[in-house]
Amino acid sequence: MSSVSSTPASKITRPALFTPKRPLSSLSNTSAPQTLLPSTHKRYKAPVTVESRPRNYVGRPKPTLATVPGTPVKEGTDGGPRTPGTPRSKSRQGAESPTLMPAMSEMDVSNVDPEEVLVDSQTVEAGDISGELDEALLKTIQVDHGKRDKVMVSIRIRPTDKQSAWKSTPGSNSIQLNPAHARNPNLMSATTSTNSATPTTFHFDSILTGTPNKPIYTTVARSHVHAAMEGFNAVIFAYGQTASGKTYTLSGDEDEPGIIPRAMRDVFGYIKRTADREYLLRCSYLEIYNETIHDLLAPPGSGNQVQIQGGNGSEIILSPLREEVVTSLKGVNEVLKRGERHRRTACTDWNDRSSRSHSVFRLVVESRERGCGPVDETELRAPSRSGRATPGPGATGSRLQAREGKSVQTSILSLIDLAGSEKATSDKDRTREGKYINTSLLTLGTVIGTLSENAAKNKSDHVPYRNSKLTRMLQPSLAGNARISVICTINPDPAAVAESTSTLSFAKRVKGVKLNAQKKEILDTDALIERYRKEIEDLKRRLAEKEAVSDAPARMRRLSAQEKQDESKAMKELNDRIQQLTKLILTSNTIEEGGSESRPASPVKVDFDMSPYQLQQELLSARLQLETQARQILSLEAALEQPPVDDGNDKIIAEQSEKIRELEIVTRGTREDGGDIGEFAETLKNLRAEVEREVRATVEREWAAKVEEEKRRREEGQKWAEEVVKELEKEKKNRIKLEDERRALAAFVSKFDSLGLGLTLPSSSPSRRTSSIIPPMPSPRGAAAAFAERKHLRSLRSRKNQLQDEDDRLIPFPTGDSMQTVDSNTSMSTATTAVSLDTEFDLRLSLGEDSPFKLEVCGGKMLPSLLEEEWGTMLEAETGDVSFEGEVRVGSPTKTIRVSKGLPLVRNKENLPA
Ligand SMILES: Nc1ncnc2c1ncn2[C@@H]1O[C@H](COP(=O)(O)OP(=O)(O)OP(=O)(O)O)[C@@H](O)[C@H]1O
Repeated sequence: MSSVSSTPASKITRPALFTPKRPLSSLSNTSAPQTLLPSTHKRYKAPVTVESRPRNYVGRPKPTLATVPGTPVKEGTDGGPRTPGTPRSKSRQGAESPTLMPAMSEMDVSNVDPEEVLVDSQTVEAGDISGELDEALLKTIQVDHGKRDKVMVSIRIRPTDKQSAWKSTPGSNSIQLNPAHARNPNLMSATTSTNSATPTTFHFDSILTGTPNKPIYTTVARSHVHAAMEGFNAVIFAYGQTASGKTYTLSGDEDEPGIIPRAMRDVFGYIKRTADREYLLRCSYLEIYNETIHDLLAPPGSGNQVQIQGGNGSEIILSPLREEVVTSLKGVNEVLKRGERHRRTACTDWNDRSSRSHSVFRLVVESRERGCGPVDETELRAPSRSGRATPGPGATGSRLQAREGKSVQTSILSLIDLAGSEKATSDKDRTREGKYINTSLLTLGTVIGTLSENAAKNKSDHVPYRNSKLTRMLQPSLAGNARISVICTINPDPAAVAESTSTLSFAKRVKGVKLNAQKKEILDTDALIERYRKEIEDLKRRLAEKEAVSDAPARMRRLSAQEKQDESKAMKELNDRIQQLTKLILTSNTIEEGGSESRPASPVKVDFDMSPYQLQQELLSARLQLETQARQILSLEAALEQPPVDDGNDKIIAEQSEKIRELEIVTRGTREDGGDIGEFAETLKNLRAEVEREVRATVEREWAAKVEEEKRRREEGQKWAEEVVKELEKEKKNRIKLEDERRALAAFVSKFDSLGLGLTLPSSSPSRRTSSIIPPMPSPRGAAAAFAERKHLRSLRSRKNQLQDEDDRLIPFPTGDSMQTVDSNTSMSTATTAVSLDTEFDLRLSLGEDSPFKLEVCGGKMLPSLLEEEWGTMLEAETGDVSFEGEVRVGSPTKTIRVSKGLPLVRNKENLPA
């Protein structure tokens, strides 16, 4: 038996080889044996497009667009029907139709207040959800595959009017190759079976057959759509050989809507049932054609190429990508139709309308608890022509804001219709496209294989995501942060066994990929500040406790040096954390008047799926938040009653904050010049981290220097104390030694005298005393006598010096003869300042027989009262001029005399000691 590829292209009569025939509804039972049906394929074959449709209509007539099978095109709506209910306001005109929309870039669209386009249980209308809920069927689905940590893999076998090469055992979820076909040598090379003699068997989460799409949606997609509504990223994609039914499964037709329209209906059903939340829904539609990403919603004439930018792997940025806010199912359908009209399809040898690209429909779901902020309910329910407003492209950039401490959940639901793998066709262009398709599918297979092997063997081998646009775009999801459901479609025709087996092998590998999807929640500034404030309070309390404990001396004595060090380290860490949080709260203090400079107020995650325009909007709202935050901080500080810490670190922090601010300005400059927003956010993050490191390092350096200085001082003090002790010891020893010597000498002298060996007394005669020729002769007790004499001489000299001192002090004499007469009028003023006219004074003189002084009164009279008493009538004092004559001998060493004029006193040189 020959396979399709073995037939020369020229000889192909081009029947739609694997196209099933309608009606196929009888095949809806997944466990029912396959029934062959008459061919009805022409019913849903679309008009054939001969080549890939060019997108640029500018300057030439608009081509007749092929419609996706089953896509309803209403009369008079050619070129894009207006979504019913779309308001005709100027700002939303662009939503009406791509052909009516003015050529404008994404940056031109004005922003729409997200609060006005929220969807909740009250805004969803019956028409949005009718026909989707089949509760009876839902009850039969027990397993929620969307919550597993593995990819959910299902197989859909397309109906065929020929004999099926595959059979599935009811309830076993396994698929087996008919043994007759297993012997096909073409198959043997492709099969993954270890035993080629037996039919290949594969096990998956579900094996689905038949035409109806409803059970397919319920089984393979519903749980994932719900996961997206709950805040998890979710990806559903169809993989399989060309014409195996991927587009039919995802898009379906008018009679049998596929997963995408059903998912959108289910989204509104979910919102209707979830009364406590409100939602902001945005959708985008793109395709990857020949390794280039095109925005299917971009207005004609504007550039529609999308780049994958920045991102660190866990997040990617698709830019510029148009996102449109939708508030009703009609709005979504309008967007879908518009996107599908722009998809590239073409007739191939196997499929009249083959997808020539991978298409990705994304729904960004943002939600928060209801009751946040003053939403005007009456406005939301105000009847328009459709009952609601469906803003168009003007809504690009709208983001739901977290409010009143409540978080916003953000998730993305991606519904992907991959192009089918195919062999070379008879058409050159199709072959070229096929090469791109096959290469990217091959890369997807390699990536899946590596991920699966890494998970199985606990390895972390390099995953070549960047080898194709498809895998690069799917990187965050494939890396684990999404719930993934894969529908592998196979053609049961015996001629396609090799391709089907290859598809099943891929499906088997996908099952090995591990997932760990996380909810993404964004907190508002209030909640963050409140969280920081609580943490600061808690830290301060812990710090106070530690300080109280460390102050207890008894305890400290018991702690080892290491424990003390640990304790102070822990305290320092607490302090650092407080500083860090305080700094985070105080960030908005640096916002300048008018808010011209802004920076992230809090570590709110940046969404890397945002376009530059959206980021600009984000920055704008962040700026407003920061201003609010600045006011909140003031009241927060007052509430904390915390005086600002002034330990020098504040200065460093202020300097570093200033530095950040400057760098932000510089970075913004770069951004406005066309720089990369991702890099901008990354740079800011790095700078912040760098500054924190720097502050920490500076503080540590300062403390280390202080500790070193203290250590050095202590060491010096200790050395000094040791030296003093040593000196004292030495002094003490010396004293003891001297004392011993003195005692020994005294004993010796005493002994010497007692033996009669003392020296003879020296002669008092000057000649003998000064003689150095005659040595002193020893005599009994001579030594003691010699000591006594020397002692006497010392006392005499000392007395002489004393007298000399008194002499100099009391009465300085003029030089002159031994007996000098002094004119009292002059001498008194010059001889002594102690005596003056009419002045009483005490004259203390030690004038004995041997006194070196004598008192001579000349030319005057002493007052009789005094003189009589002391010296009798020896002198007669006259009042008036004082003039004494004659010699007065003073009988008492101390006399008090009263003079009227002067008292000359002269030195008696004769009595002065030698
Ligand atoms: N389960 C099904 N029941 C009825 N018709 C089906 C089913 N699956 C596919 N078809 C029909 O088979 C034809 C090819 O299907 P479809 O275009 O979905 O294949 P495909 O895998 O998307 O192909 P390609 O990769 O070339 O785009 C279509 O006419 C479609 O209506």
